[in-house]
Amino acid sequence: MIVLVMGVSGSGKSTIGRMLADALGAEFLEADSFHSPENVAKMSGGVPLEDADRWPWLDAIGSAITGLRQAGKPVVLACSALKEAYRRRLFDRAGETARVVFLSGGADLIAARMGRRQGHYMPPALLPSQLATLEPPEAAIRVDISHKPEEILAEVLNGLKAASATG
Ligand SMILES: Nc1ncnc2c1ncn2[C@@H]1O[C@H](COP(=O)(O)OP(=O)(O)O)[C@@H](O)[C@H]1O
Ligand SMILES: O=C(O)[C@H](O)[C@@H](O)[C@H](O)[C@H](O)COP(=O)(O)O
Repeated sequence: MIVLVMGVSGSGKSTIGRMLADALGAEFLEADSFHSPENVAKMSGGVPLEDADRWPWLDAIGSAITGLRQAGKPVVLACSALKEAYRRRLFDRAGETARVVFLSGGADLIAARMGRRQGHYMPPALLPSQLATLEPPEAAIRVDISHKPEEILAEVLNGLKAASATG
């Protein structure tokens, strides 16, 4: 099983993704840690990434997923995966479709959370470009991020159960 926890910067991917991986006994992959130093420098400097910056990053994550799947491990990936083409690129190599969890919320709430977050390179000033780039996924477990993390986790677990029941 592969679960993608996606959404713009500051939407809660790392927080919810870790909790979900623990709950499912799955390996947790944090897409942020696959960025090149150049990508991190760009974003830290307030410049949004372009497609050309993202393809090698997505491919590195895709390879990590393939390795874990070949070892038979369930995987939870926390990744912005803003566009449909990025989501396809991530999972093509693994040859499996991922269940998608979409963390959805308003710009003001996300900006406030980014503003409070400590020790992260991503400046809140990049939120508008993240939101402009976002293509909301069609088939996804969509959760409202204004709820508490524990409530979101319960909602996601229910959504995954329902999705497995219907195939
Ligand atoms: N449901 C939530 N309620 C309150 N704060 C949250 C919630 N989810 C995440 N946060 C906080 O918001 C900030 C952004 O969350 P984070 O998981 O780092 O997002 P992302 O990985 O999508 O950038 C963090 O400081 C985190 O502790
Ligand atoms: O594709 C992108 O523009 C980036 O990957 C971006 O979406 C991602 O969100 C950053 O790496 C910041 O990390 P956080 O999402 O953890 O803030």
